[in-house]
Amino acid sequence: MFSAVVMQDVSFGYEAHAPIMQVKEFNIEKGKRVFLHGSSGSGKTTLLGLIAGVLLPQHGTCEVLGKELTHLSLSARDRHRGSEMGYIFQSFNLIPYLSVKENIELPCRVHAKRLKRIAAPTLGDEVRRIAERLDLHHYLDRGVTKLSTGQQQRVAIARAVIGRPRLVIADEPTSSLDSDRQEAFLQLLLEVCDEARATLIFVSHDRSLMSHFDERISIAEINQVRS
Ligand SMILES: Nc1ncnc2c1ncn2[C@@H]1O[C@H](COP(=O)(O)OP(=O)(O)OP(=O)(O)O)[C@@H](O)[C@H]1O
Repeated sequence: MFSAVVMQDVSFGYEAHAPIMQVKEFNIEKGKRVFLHGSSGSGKTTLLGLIAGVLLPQHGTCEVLGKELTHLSLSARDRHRGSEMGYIFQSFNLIPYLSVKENIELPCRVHAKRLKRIAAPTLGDEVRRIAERLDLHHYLDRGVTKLSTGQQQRVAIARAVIGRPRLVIADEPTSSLDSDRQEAFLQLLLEVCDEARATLIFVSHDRSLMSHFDERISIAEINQVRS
């Protein structure tokens, strides 16, 4: 299998009669780093939702990491996403009442496949290994709400890459950072995705980050519906 994502003849609307996205064909090769950009409201988050299987197209097919999402039940799609994908949100979506360590290890506690793929002998060792890599090892027992924004972003990276997901999706994770911090965040994310050998889809408005990616795709190139 050489493609991480294969979309064909996809049509999607939040209301079925009014499609906001129509994609004839869209492929992402395995292992690629893809930068996805487009104006506000052009459908970037919607496309990520279709790839993650949170949204289902009304027509067409969407194969992600070898599974045709339209053939899977809701729970099978949830399992596929949790086992094979790491997601970094703009607002991080960390669990506020859990510690740094508990947030990072969460995907491995919920999904056996992620736990099986850790590099260290135990989950505790793996959390420490990743935390050291991301300079979070001094805060492991701290509540995530007591961290700075930059530290919270690094927790979000750690949680997304633990247990080597095959696809990492990042939806505007750098939009609240100044440009030096954006670069540092991106470098770190690229390095840990490389280590995990994950395909990366990175959404941003900021075209200055484009040069770090193998492919740069404007949503207008693939979505036939004009916003
Ligand atoms: N839950 C929803 N229900 C109805 N319409 C929605 C919903 N979410 C998004 N839309 C609409 O779908 C279109 C695409 O939205 P989407 O969030 O995918 O764009 P985007 O490119 O990610 O935008 P931004 O850069 O502002 O985050 C917009 O017209 C938006 O208003």
